[in-house]
Amino acid sequence: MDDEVVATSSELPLPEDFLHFLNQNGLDPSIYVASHSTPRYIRLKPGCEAPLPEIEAEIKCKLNEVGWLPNFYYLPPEVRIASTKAYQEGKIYGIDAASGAAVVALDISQGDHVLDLCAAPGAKLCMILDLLGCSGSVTGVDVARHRLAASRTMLQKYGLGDRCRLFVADGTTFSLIPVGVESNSKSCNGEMEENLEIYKEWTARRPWKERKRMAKAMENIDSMMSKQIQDPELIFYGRHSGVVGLSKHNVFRTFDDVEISQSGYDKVLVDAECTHDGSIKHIQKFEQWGWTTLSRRVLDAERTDALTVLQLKLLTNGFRLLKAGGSLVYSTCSLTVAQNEDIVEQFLSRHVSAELLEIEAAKNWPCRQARIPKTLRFDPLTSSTSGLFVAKFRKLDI
Ligand SMILES: C[S@@+](CC[C@H](N)C(=O)[O-])C[C@H]1O[C@@H](n2cnc3c(N)ncnc32)[C@H](O)[C@@H]1O
Repeated sequence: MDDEVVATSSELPLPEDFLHFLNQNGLDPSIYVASHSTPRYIRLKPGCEAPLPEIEAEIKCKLNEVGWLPNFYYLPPEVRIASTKAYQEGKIYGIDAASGAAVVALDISQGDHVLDLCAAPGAKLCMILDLLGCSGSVTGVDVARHRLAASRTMLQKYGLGDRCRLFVADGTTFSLIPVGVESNSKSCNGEMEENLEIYKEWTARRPWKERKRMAKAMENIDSMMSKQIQDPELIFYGRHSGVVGLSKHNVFRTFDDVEISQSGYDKVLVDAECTHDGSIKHIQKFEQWGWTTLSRRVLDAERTDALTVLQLKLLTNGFRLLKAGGSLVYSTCSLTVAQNEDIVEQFLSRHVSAELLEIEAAKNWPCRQARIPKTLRFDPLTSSTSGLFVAKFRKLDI
């Protein structure tokens, strides 16, 4: 029966087939009890500490510092921040603490060139950019145009777009490395006339034709999601993202694997598409959307199999784009072994140059070791965060 629901101890009625999914994956449905107690988290943009009392007065409650994560605060889940001045002025943004931890695990250093391979809607992208400050660059990639367009809006709102470029592209085949990085590479595409097209500064106002195309794309979200995107499309670039002043030919040139290992990204985040079962807030949305949608979108066996193939491909391609010595963080908000430990094991068995790394910053985090040593799990019941799996790899120079 489609919408047959069973009340769990969480009082969130869960459908039979979701309970079966949880059971099959060894997951305890009581994590959904935490839905009432998991706090809301915000990150205060560095340098914006001043308005704390102002925000507290507006929301009529105290912002509690997250002791293990700099610049993070928590507040009761029912408190809304969207109407606060600090939110509207782009001084705070909502991001779960476990998501923040995945970004901290990247161990961003000044000047790093970072690739965020599944970037939308962009909370982690924003955090990476505000950790980098006035150095390095970030390349955000996502296959869903409408979601990446929302990230672009977010970057502009938070004034974080200066060093960022955004590509609508398939992360399993994306092949562009940071621009402005020295390379001996010859262009793979010798069309001289392309050299005449030089990127000028980005303007928010796009040509009429492009806006019309975007509107049409919004209408066809589902078909856009399933459509295979062949060529990356640059939908935003900041003034210091390395793009301004370059020709299209140079921005879109591709490199072989030897060149990538010299001039690829310093850090890569693969926050892969998943079943989102660790995100209580996401599962709660199906109460309104209808549990049949959950069955279709999350529990369908063909879809979950396809997801694990996608996850391995995203991880493999993200790792390929890393320079030797660079590091990659793989994360999902699923708690299933199939989408996490199994992916890590399959990946390691195929890549001798990949080394699993201890996440140094995690010593004080409220998470636990996952089934594979050095990999971590945030569990909604014990971490008071959304559920998240995190693994970190280094690319060895061999
Ligand atoms: C878990 S969400 C990422 C959340 C994001 N990192 C953040 O912090 O806001 C996964 C994203 O992967 C994207 N995605 C799915 N398939 C993809 C693919 N083949 N290439 C790139 N992105 C993909 C989805 O559109 C979705 O936005």
